[in-house]
Amino acid sequence: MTDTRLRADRVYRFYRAGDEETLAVQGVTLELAAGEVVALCGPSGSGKSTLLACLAGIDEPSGGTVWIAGERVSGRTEAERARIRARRVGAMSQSGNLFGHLTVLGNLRLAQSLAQGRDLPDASELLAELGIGTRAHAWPDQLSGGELVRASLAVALANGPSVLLADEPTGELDETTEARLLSLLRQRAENGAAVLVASHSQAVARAADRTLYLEDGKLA
Ligand SMILES: Nc1ncnc2c1ncn2[C@@H]1O[C@H](COP(=O)(O)OP(=O)(O)OP(=O)(O)O)[C@@H](O)[C@H]1O
Repeated sequence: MTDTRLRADRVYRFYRAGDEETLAVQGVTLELAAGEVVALCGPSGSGKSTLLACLAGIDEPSGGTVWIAGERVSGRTEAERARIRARRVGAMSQSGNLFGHLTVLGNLRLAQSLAQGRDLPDASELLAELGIGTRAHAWPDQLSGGELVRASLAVALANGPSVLLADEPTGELDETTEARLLSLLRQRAENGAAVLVASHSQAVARAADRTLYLEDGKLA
């Protein structure tokens, strides 16, 4: 029996603006097991970020159901979704997921305090592993694009998530740093997480166990 960490059943997400409706995600069904690294590929605008936000419990799908580690995350209040996210989910977004009024280390510590009383990774070690140990006391707006991406990933990993969802984590990185980050994701999967990475990078697809292709909001 596989150890399912993430399950989505017929997830839809529509955006409405006036009379216009965008069908960003259309009936996505998927499952991720502990130990897997899965790449989510697809052209720009195919719905990758929207799908990740629904899977992470950041956004509420217009239809369908999402479970994280067996716990239903869709169809719940924002507060309930936030509680599940804090304990179970690491979500790294393209726009960054750091609070500007906290240092990098402060952001990691906040994520850890919200996760509460579990076996959490050492925040300083996590930053060192991502090659930004010297930026621990920097403010988010003092970071370069590549540093910000890595700091965002460190925050996503700070709660020792069961499910890690990363949106273009290597877009701003050089090849060596990208390889380092991919090996860190692999290591987290080996420790039992399920990892889903939305990316246009061939290196990410090569490093993954399998690839999901999204086109016009549907899995191919
Ligand atoms: N808040 C929003 N309101 C209205 N439409 C939106 C919103 N966010 C995204 N969309 C639309 O939904 C579709 C999917 O967008 P999404 O950002 O999920 O795609 P993506 O595959 O992540 O793109 P990229 O690779 O460029 O990041 C696009 O047509 C986009 O314009």
